[in-house]
Amino acid sequence: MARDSSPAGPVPTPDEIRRAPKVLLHDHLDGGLRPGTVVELAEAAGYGALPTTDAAELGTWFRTAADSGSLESYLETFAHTCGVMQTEQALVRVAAECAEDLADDGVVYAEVRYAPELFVERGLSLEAVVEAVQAGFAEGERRAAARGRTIRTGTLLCAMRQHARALEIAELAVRYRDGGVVGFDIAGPEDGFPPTRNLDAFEYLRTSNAHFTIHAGEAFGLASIWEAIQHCGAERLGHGVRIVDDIKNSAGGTPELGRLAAYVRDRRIPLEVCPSSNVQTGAARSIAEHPIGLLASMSFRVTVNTDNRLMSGCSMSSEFGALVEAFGFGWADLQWFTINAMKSAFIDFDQRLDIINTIIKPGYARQVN
Ligand SMILES: O=c1[nH]cnc2c1ncn2[C@H]1C[C@H](O)[C@@H](CO)O1
Ligand SMILES: [Zn+2]
Repeated sequence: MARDSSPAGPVPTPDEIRRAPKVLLHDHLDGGLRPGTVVELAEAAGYGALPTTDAAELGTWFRTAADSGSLESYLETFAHTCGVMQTEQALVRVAAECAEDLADDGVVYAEVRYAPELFVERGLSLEAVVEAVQAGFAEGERRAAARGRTIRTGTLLCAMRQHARALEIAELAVRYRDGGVVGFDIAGPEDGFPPTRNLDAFEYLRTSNAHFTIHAGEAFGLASIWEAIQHCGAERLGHGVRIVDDIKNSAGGTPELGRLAAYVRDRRIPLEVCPSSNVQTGAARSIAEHPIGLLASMSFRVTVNTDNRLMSGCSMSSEFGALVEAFGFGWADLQWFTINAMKSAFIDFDQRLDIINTIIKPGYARQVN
């Protein structure tokens, strides 16, 4: 049962894609700084470890260093962004600019994630970190609105898999769930750190009726996805692209779903797919060979995301653009990805529906019909 994704009508242009309403569920706050902001914050904080203090060169450095073929070396680049995000002022600025940049790119709803435990090196409490980030997003939403761009943001708190603070961070997420935190995630190295190491956190979240996603199926395969869903109870999968390992003939012929792949598809478990990031970490060979084409054609609940805009030099619009070019996706596909994402967001159902009906559908109506 394949989804018909043959492009009906004109090919979306980069400009039209930028203007279309988009929804982003997987974007890291510490992976999306403007290069110039990294330079300025480093100077203000006396952070002397940047490879260069020229903003353009630094942007190139991040992209090149992240283009490493492995998740572990890709993650090393975050030492510099986290290094300059250790004060309330810096966190407010980074979050405000994040909201502004996403709004300028036509993103109307975004869930942005970060790990509070990475910003306490200079004495901030976890609570102070969360409050500074929320204040920054509120400020960024206001500035965007003043320029006529409406964006709504929510945050996800990550715990780092290699640390042992998941329960503490899950409790923090629940404490701030009425203050803009909409969910929880675990991030960091996947190989050697299975999601079940954090079962206590996930049990706590489930008994608290709280939402969470799990990075799984990026740098490790089916076992990681299976644990995330069947042991931990993840509602969505961060990346999840290795689910193709459970699809026979995925490279050609008639694809056949294994039991786990069928479960993920049939339960409509959202995949937070991040094409450019996957190419950089080696999870996919190229955009053209990325499993998103197969997964979309088989009606998995695919969403398109940026992961780390600084490290990939990308935006929601450029990810959509690259997919249009590689797979021939048309407007109906872009609307489908966007509605998939909005349906999968961690805010209330009535609010999701409202954004779909009042912003997304009207925003695509001209092109799709
Ligand atoms: O794609 C990713 N996989 C696993 N961890 C990631 C990825 N992108 C960023 N991170 C890590 C590095 C950040 O410091 C952390 C929290 O945002 O999450
Ligand atoms: Zn990620």
